[in-house]
Formats: sequence, structure tokens, C-alpha cells
Amino acid sequence: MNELFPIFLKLDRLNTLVVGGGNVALEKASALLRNSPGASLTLVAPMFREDTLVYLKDFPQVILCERGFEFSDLEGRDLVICATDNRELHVGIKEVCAERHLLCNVADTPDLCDFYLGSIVQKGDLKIAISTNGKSPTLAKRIRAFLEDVIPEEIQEGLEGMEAVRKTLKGDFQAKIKALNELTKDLVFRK
Ligand SMILES: C[C@@]1(CC(=O)O)C2=NC(=C\c3[nH]c(c(CCC(=O)O)c3CC(=O)O)Cc3[nH]c(c(CC(=O)O)c3CCC(=O)O)/C=C3\N/C(=C\2)[C@@H](CCC(=O)O)[C@]3(C)CC(=O)O)/[C@H]1CCC(=O)O
Ligand SMILES: NC(=O)c1ccc[n+]([C@@H]2O[C@H](COP(=O)([O-])OP(=O)(O)OC[C@H]3O[C@@H](n4cnc5c(N)ncnc54)[C@H](O)[C@@H]3O)[C@@H](O)[C@H]2O)c1
Repeated sequence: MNELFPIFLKLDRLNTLVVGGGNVALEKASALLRNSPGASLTLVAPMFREDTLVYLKDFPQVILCERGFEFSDLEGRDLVICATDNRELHVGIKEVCAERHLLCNVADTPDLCDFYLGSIVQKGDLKIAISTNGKSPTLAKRIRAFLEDVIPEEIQEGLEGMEAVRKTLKGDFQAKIKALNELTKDLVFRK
């Protein structure tokens, strides 16, 4: 059984640190920024790969610190993602994060993670997060691609229609739920 609990974070209100500036750091930072372009994000690394620098150019709020990680970098953070090539450093950072009740993800190291990144399907306002409980990120990627393909773009119109209706509904909470269930009961998605 997958016992992970998914939540949807407002990353523009949280302060996230990515330790590392190479391929894996780019993968994790781009996963965050693809979903939350306004994410408040800092990367610290003595070396930033060209690809990372090019990608991050489009996100002026992202702060780059070109030096080795220091424990003071953890001050004021809400989330930390370790993505360097130094495992001992990751173990040390994870330890201090635990002491400070800071949520920490160590890329590709499930044992050290408080949370995993998921595979994310996005269609307008609809977002679906997929987890395989760490069993197979590749399968998660395949399922994402499948869902992206079968969920129609028109889902956004449906969502906007429902939003408009729910704003106009009068009556008590139970009556609203009944009306909304009635409205959506025959909804079938076809491509
Ligand atoms: C979803 C996604 C999010 C993201 O990172 O953005 C993500 N990994 C992605 C891709 C991917 N990662 C890897 C491959 C190579 C093929 C393969 O191994 O399958 C591919 C596929 C590819 O790149 O094509 C390597 C890998 N990953 C982990 C390990 C360690 C281990 O399993 O022990 C190793 C071996 C490293 C090594 O060999 O040394 C571990 C984790 N990777 C997770 C997330 C978490 C579990 C998510 C879940 O429950 O499914 C978890 C536990 C922790 C974390 O990192 O958060 C993103 C897909 C985005 C998308 O396209 O939709
Ligand atoms: N590239 C991949 O897709 C991949 C896949 C599986 C596993 N890995 C493993 O993941 C690790 C990272 O891979 P990568 O390709 O991102 O490497 P990389 O060389 O591109 O990046 C490593 C980053 O870590 C930074 N770093 C090193 N010491 C640091 C410190 N003290 N403080 C802050 N940053 C520091 C470096 O400056 C660099 O930016 C490696 O151990 C690699 O074997 C990589």
C-alpha cells in the first residue's frame, strides 16, 4: 500500500532551497518551476551547469549562490531539496533538517526523503499528481503521458462552467452538494 499523503503546495509563499546546480538540480528545480513559475527558490552550488543557468534565466525571482553549501543556508527555509553528487553532504543536511523540522527531499534517495516529487499531469486548472511509492519513476512518467493524452483540453471549459455555477448556487451546504452532484453525474470524458 502507498501510504504517502499528497498535498498541493503554494510554492510562491514558501521558501525552497535546492542544494546543487547540475543535471539533477535542474531536473528538480524545473519540476518545481514548471508547476509554480513564481516559486520562491534559491540554488546554492560551487558550479552551475550551462543548461541550469539557461533554464533559470526565465525566472528572475530565483536566487543563485555560487559557492558550497553552508548550514546557515537552511535558515528561513520551508523546503530543502538536495541534488549534489556528495552523499555525505546529503546525510548531514538531512540530519539538520530533521532537527529543525524542515521538510527535506534528497533526489534519488528514498530513505533520506521526507517527501517525494511526483509525476504531474496538467490540463488548465486540473492537476493530477502521480506516485508509484518510489517503485518506478519511469512508470509514473508513462502514466502521466497517458493521462495527458486522454484528458481533453476542453476540461478547462468544464471547470470554468462549474466554477460559475457554484458561485450562483443558493441554499444550504447539503443542497449545493446535491445540485453539483446532479450537474456532473452524466459527465463522461471522451477525446
Ligand atoms: C516523478 C519524478 C519527479 C521529478 O523528479 O521531477 C521522480 N523521478 C522522475 C524521473 C526519473 N527518476 C529516475 C529515472 C531513471 C529511471 C528509473 O530509475 O526509473 C527517471 C525517469 C526518467 O528520467 O526518464 C531515477 C531515480 N529516481 C529515484 C531513484 C532512487 C530509487 O528509486 O531508489 C532513481 C534511481 C537513481 C539511480 O539510478 O541512481 C527516486 C525518486 N524519483 C522520484 C520522482 C521519487 C519517486 C516518485 C514515484 O513514486 O514514482 C523518488 C523516490 C524521490 C525523488 O527523487 O523525489 C520524475 C518523473 C517526472 C515525469 O517525467 O513525469
Ligand atoms: N544526471 C543524472 O540524470 C543522474 C542519474 C542518476 C544518478 N545521478 C547521480 O546524482 C548525482 C548528481 O548528478 P548530476 O548529474 O546532477 O551531477 P552534476 O555534476 O551535474 O552536479 C553536481 C552538483 O553538485 C554541486 N555540489 C557539489 N558539492 C557541493 C556542495 N558542497 N554544496 C553545494 N553544491 C555542491 C556541484 O557544484 C554541481 O552543481 C551524482 O552522484 C550522479 O551519479 C545522476
